[in-house]
Amino acid sequence: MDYYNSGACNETTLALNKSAFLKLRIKPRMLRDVSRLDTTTRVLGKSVPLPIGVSPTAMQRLACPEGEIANIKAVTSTGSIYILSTLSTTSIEDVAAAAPNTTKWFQLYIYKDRDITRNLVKRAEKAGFQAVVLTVDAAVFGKRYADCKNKFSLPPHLELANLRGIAPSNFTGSDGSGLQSYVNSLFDSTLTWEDVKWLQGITKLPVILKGILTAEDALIAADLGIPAIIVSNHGGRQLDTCPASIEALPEIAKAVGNRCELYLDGGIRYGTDIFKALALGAKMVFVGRPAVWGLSCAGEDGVKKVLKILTEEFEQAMALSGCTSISDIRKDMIVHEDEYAKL
Ligand SMILES: Cc1cc2nc3c(=O)[nH]c(=O)nc-3n(C[C@H](O)[C@H](O)[C@H](O)COP(=O)(O)O)c2cc1C
Ligand SMILES: CCCCCCC(=O)C(=O)O
Repeated sequence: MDYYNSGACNETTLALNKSAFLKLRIKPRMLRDVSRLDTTTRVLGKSVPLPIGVSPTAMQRLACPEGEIANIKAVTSTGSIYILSTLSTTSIEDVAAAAPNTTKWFQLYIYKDRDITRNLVKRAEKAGFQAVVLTVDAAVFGKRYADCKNKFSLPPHLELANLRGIAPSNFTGSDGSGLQSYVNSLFDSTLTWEDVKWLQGITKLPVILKGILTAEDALIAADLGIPAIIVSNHGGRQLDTCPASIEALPEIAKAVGNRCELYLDGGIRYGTDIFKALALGAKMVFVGRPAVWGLSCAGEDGVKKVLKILTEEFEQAMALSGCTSISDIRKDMIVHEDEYAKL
């Protein structure tokens, strides 16, 4: 529970991810016949019926026995997108077999040993994953005090299933967070934009970057031909006091225009949050913890319920603001509360 819940250090950004949405107002339009709503979005050239996907979260079998399989099956029922973590407790192949027709992306952490990394990417390709999501905000592990205090360990009945036979596939925390020791000893902290090029060179899949928070980095990504960026601060688990994802989105959208697709995760808890993210330039949002809470409460049905609540709230936000399609949701419908204070 602490592992899922916590953020880095003082958890300022963790809280900000949610509170920043509350500072934004939606300016609704009336009398627009909202009897039919279309929530379809377009992502990497494909039509996706709902702009709400599931972010990669590690070790989902800590939440319920079916873990990643329960989570992806819930996403299958909505037709949306599921992102599988490198550090999953179900293997790439087993997840793919459980949801062959679901749009699946593979989230990548780059190991110092590039053969391990190459192996993961090739297996994701072979199993039918349609994109590689490279997490770029994890050069080193964020300080999560709860995990240090709990000496966070993976229980012996679980393993990091993708690493079986190719790298250490479990960890114990004899001296602080076992996950922190695992990551800091095996993941590559020397990564630069050259490694993004290297990754593009070893896969035919589109490479998406997750964890960009500035216009400057988004422009470098666009120059490298990156087709999409997930604006994210890792759910407030890495650099504390960095901006909320929704605060970073407008400058990135302004800088890249149509050169990269933008998605957002971090703090999405209400349908109105989704509306605001789309208005400010995202084509999709993803949820991390809400799906994990659903898993913990009721497995696949729990995640389905979470996605249903978010979908209904989002549709209600569309209808009550006079929007019948995603393209109706526009930036000029959002006003920061400070603008009202000036009046
Ligand atoms: C328990 C947990 C595990 C996570 N594991 C990963 C991971 O393996 N890879 C990754 O890129 N991000 C990981 N993240 C970050 C999420 O992908 C996502 O950015 C974040 O959860 C979004 O914020 P939200 O939880 O407020 O929706 C994790 C987040 C949580 C809460
Ligand atoms: C941030 C470095 C990797 C952490 C591994 C799992 C994860 O992303 C998370 O717990 O958050």
